[in-house]
Amino acid sequence: MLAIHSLSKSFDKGKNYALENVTFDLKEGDVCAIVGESGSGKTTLVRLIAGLERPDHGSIALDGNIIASLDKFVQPEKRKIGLVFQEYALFPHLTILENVLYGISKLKNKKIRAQEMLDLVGLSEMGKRYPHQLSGGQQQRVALARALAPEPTLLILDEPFSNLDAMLRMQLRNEIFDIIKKTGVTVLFVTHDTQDALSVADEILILQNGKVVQKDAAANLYVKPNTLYVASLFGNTIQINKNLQTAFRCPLKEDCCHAIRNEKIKVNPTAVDSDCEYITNATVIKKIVLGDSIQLLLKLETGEQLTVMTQDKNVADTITIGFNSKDILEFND
Ligand SMILES: Nc1ncnc2c1ncn2[C@@H]1O[C@H](COP(=O)(O)OP(=O)(O)OP(=O)(O)O)[C@@H](O)[C@H]1O
Repeated sequence: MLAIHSLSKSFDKGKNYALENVTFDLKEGDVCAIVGESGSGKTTLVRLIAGLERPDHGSIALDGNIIASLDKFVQPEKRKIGLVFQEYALFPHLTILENVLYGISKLKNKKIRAQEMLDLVGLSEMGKRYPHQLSGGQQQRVALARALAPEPTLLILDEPFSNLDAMLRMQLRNEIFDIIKKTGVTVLFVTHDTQDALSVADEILILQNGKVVQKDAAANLYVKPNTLYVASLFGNTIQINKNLQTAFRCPLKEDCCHAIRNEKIKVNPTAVDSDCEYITNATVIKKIVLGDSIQLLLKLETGEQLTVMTQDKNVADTITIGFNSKDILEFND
């Protein structure tokens, strides 16, 4: 339903590309998260799809119709794309109901539709209030109601929860995606928070320096990341360089890059953990208590430093650490 082909965008006449040769498809009803570090091109990609920027190369098609290419450009308001941004972007001088009505002024049953949307987002009684009389979470639900009112083909959410504190963020994320899934609309969801992406998305598209490095089901990205960058986005990961291979006595293939997730490194593995094939000694340099667990900064005999987690509050100053070969991640980069 969304087909992006060879999409590129430069803001400095081709010296640097904010987005380069991006190709991917979305099926109807998919919820796809776009993840990547700051500056990787997430916002540029959704602005191109929404029609807020023009591509330098490539094309975007929605429901089989080209909406942007070198010789075609459909205006944003004609694209049937709903947008929800980080800043709620509600009109402060309009009531909540008027805000939702704004995008559907030409619709016959607009008042009924707007009220339905407020019911859907759980704000039935708030129609007469003004945005400043609502909490941040409620304002974001109004923004969602307004975006859904014209029945968009595609809904784009760009960092919609960034302005909210951690507790509210998780609650609102779950509420908003419960609402979205009821409507069956196809969603592109930009986030830098991999927990958000893993919690709600069917698929995740990873951008790095404007390029797609992986698009995969959420579960696969953790288990089978394509690159060290992807692995690191989904949890602390250590590259097993030559020094670490020496320390752990685990020679690995020369032409590949290898890594291990910090959480897979066991502290003082016992006979029960005999699955730890590679073991080395380490000196504890620093202990940081993080609630129930303790983060240890370690120095190995080869001079390498790394951090591991343990539940053992009485860990000695010299310890053993180890990991299993099945937990080694291997990449070609
Ligand atoms: N209007 C613009 N003019 C010039 N450069 C821009 C413009 N918009 C984006 N860029 C550049 O394009 C690159 C990608 O930016 P973009 O905002 O798409 O990244 P992002 O992944 O959304 O980052 P963030 O997570 O920080 O929002 C960056 O190098 C940015 O500086």
